[in-house]
Formats: sequence, structure tokens, C-alpha cells
Amino acid sequence: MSAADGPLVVGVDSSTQSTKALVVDAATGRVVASGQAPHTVSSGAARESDPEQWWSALTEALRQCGAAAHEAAAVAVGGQQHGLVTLDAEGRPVRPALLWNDVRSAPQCERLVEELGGPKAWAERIGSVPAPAFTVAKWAWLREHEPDAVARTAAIRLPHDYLTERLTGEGTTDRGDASGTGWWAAPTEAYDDGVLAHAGLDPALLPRVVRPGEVAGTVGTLPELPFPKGVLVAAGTGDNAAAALGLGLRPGSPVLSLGTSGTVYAVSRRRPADPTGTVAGFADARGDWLPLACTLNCTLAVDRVAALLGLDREAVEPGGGATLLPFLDGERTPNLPGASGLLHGLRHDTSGGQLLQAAYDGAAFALLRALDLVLDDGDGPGGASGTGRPGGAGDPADAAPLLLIGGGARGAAWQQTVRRLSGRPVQVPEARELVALGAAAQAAGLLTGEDPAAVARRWGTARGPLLDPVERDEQTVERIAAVLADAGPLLGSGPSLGSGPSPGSGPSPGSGPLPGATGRS
Ligand SMILES: Nc1ncnc2c1ncn2[C@@H]1O[C@H](COP(=O)(O)OP(=O)(O)O)[C@@H](O)[C@H]1O
Ligand SMILES: O=C(CO)[C@@H](O)[C@H](O)COP(=O)(O)O
Repeated sequence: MSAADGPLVVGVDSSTQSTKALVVDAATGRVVASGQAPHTVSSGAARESDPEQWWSALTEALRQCGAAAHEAAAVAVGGQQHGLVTLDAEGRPVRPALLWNDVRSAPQCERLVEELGGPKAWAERIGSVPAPAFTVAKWAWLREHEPDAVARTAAIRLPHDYLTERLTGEGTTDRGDASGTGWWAAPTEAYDDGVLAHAGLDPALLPRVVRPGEVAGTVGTLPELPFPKGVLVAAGTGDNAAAALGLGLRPGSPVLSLGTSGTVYAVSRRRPADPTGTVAGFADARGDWLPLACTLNCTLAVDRVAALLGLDREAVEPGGGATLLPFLDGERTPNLPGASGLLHGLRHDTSGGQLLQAAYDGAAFALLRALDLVLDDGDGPGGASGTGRPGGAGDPADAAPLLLIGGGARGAAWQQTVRRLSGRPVQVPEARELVALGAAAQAAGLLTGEDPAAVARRWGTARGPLLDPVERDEQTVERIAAVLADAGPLLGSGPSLGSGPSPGSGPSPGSGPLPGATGRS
């Protein structure tokens, strides 16, 4: 037996690189057992994963949890956002899932934005200007490139929907993850029939949107899992919304997540609608909003540079004037899907450690710029009035601490880079798996009737060392901004992605001035 104070719940994080499962005591938040199993992501131009492998990874992660998982009374799944899972009439994947960081859908995305009224119209309609990451762009890519797969598709799911459905046998999603599809209207909180018609997508293929606090279903007969039949299953949500739950996040408290993706976000009571496309206007998993900016190149890009240099990821050295824009996978913030990595300012005396530091700086730069926009959309003490806005009013040292999470948050070089380029106090929660904890808090909320964010606050999940602010390194921030602004032609769409803006189109997020030039993001 687990000797827990309360019932046990299971929280799952099925993110890009792996699935993690935690068995958590719902009374105290104590992690009783944990497990993790990796995913395979295709390389080359495509970024695809087999949904069946997510299920195998979940099974393995739960097996590692041992006896405790057998006692679970409720479960919830958080998952990487946006991925397009296509299922046939038997519920089996038609093909591998197209992941959020697959930029092949950039031309389709650009066309969609223009065809339905341009960036401002989209921001007002769905809360976001779709990026190639959004599911609607992936569906458009599939229709163009694989009509046979489209013809065989009987259901469309997001990654967390897919796993939840394998648990319950019912097709469900939630407002948080639905808001990243591009076919969920933020103002009405319902699927947008106009977008669906334009995308050639039958609404009958989509899952039911479960309300916050509602039960999505119960676990069916699944001999491969430790759960007995009838265990409650919560709605689950996208991984960023799950981490917001897991931190018990309140408006005005910004989060920086360093994983495969870099994300920066805050909870907001106001519905965001950023026509520049920098800030996605996601819904959170409770009933509020989650303005968020996301980069494609974060921990993996920095680790790749370290590997190329033959250095440990912590072997950074200060100084040096080199700038490295680590856009190894193309980039989303700024919206440069065809970009590749760019190095500028190399000298004879530049050391490998300085180049590695330049990769960290280049990866953190856009996220920290976007932080100001995210908080402009938010409300509370960390918002525009008390901010770390570069060049803006207010001393960042007095702003709300930046909560640093994700795999990279454990790294000293990441922590120091974020402190130096933000000038803010930085808090690093001791709890490692905030996405899985958020899912666990959602599952616990089903049992107790509590708000999942209140559950997480009761558990004290955000507790961790508070790192004092250091003076912001304005020189580096300005140097990166200048290189980004000047590098426009080199960072534009690559030959494999083709199409530029449609003739006669208005500004699109990919065609506007670079962030460094505007000082906006
Ligand atoms: N101690 C560490 N220092 C720096 N980076 C780390 C450390 N531990 C893990 N990472 C990075 O964390 C990443 C995985 O983070 P995670 O948030 O689990 O990713 P995802 O949710 O995208 O699957 C890896 O790419 C790895 O580079
Ligand atoms: O696309 C986004 C957010 O819009 C990404 O944040 C994905 O949700 C993947 O997250 P990780 O696997 O990097 O945690």
C-alpha cells in the first residue's frame, strides 16, 4: 500500500520527447511514484510521431509507477499542443501525427490567414493568428499532399485527446487544447463552422469539448494498464495549460518553460487577440485565458550547438561579441518557418564557450521579448505597469518573479541566461514535472470538487528557490535585436517551403518587419 493521506491520482505529460506519469497523493501533492518513456520524432523536414508509440510510452511509464498506479482513483492527460492525429473508422491512426514543430505547413498556413480575412480577422475570430504549428494548417497540408489519408480519416484528435480516448473510448477534448487548433472560436467558445467549412473539415470528425471540472469518461477494460475499470478520467488539456494548472498560476505571474519548445505565458482574465501573431490567445483549462508565445528552438537547439562544439551544455563562457540565432528547425517567434541557424560576429579570439553562451542567448531572446506582450495581455502585478519591458517604464528587478520550468530549468546556464537577459527575479520550482502535476491536480479536482489550480496551490507546487535579479544585459539584448533586424533576407522562407505572401495580401505574421526592427517582440 502507498500509505498516502488521501486518494491517489495519476497525472500524465505526453510531450514531444517523452511521456511522464506521476502517481500523486491528492491530499498532500506528494509524488508517490513516477515513470517516463521516450518518443521517437522523425528528423529531416518532417516532425512526426506515431500515436501508438505515445500509448506504449504511457503504458511503460505507468508500469514503472508500480503498485501505486493500481490504487489510482482518477487520471488526466496533458499533451503537446496542436498535433494532428488522424484516425480511421476503427480508431487506428491513419498515419503518424503531424507535430506542432513541423513547419512544412507554412505555405498552407499563410494562405489560410489571407483567405479568411488576414491576421486581424483571425485574431478576433479564434484568438490567435494561426502559425504553421496550428492544427488547421496541418490539416490543410494533409489535404494538399495526402488526399488518400484525408479520405480515410474518420476522426481528428489532438495528442491529449488521443490518449484520453484510448482510456475512455470517448472522443473528447477541452477548451485549452481546442484553442490551439485554429477551428475553435474564442469569443463563442465553440467550433467555428466557417473555418471548418473553409478547411473542408466535417465537424462530426471532431471531439466533444468537455467543460472544466466535467468528467470526460471512465477507464474501460484495458489489461495493459494498471487501472481498474471505472477509474475517473478528467478532461486533460494541452501541456502549457496543464503546467499553468500545475503551478496554481494566478494572473500577472509569468512562466518561462524551457523544453523542446520555449514558451512564455501568463494567465489572463481578458481574452487575448494579438493581430501581430506573436502572442497566441489560448484558453486555459479553467475558464480564463493563456496568452502565450512559443519558439521552436529551445533546449534541443542549444544542446545541438554544445554537441557540435564538443562541449558540455554547462561549459559556457562570458564575453565575446558573437550572435547566434539558433533557428535550426525554422522559427515560430519570430515567424520565420524557413529560417536556419545564423552566426554573426565570429572572431579569432571567440571561444567555444562564448559561442555556446551565444546559443543560449539567442534561444532566450525572443521569449523574453515576448514576455512583455504576454503580460500586456494579462492583468496583475507583473503586467505592463511593473514590467521588465526592454526600454519601457518600470524596473524589471521589481517585477513579479519569472517562474522557470521545463527540462532546461534545471540547468545553471539556462538559469543564468534568463536572469541576465530578463533582469527579473527568477523562481525555479522544486517540483520537476509541472505538466504532469497539473494533470494530477485536474484529476484530484474531479474527486474533491476543487478548482485544480487551488489544488496545486494547496500542494505548494510552485515552491522553490528565488534567484535575485541581476542587472539586465542590455548590450547583448540590443546586439541580438540588431542582428535579427539586419538578417531579414537571410532568414526568409527557404526553398523547400516556397511560397511568399499572396499577391495583394496585407501584412501577415511572416511578412511583417522583424521583431528586432520594431522592438515589439
Ligand atoms: N539539467 C539540465 N540542464 C539543461 N537542460 C536540461 C537538463 N535536463 C534536461 N534538459 C533539457 O530538457 C529537455 C527536455 O525537457 P522537457 O521539458 O522534458 O521537454 P518536452 O516537454 O518538450 O518533451 C531536453 O531537451 C534537455 O536538453
Ligand atoms: O506548440 C506549443 C505551444 O503552442 C508547444 O509548447 C507544444 O505544446 C510542445 O510542447 P513541449 O513538448 O515542448 O513541452
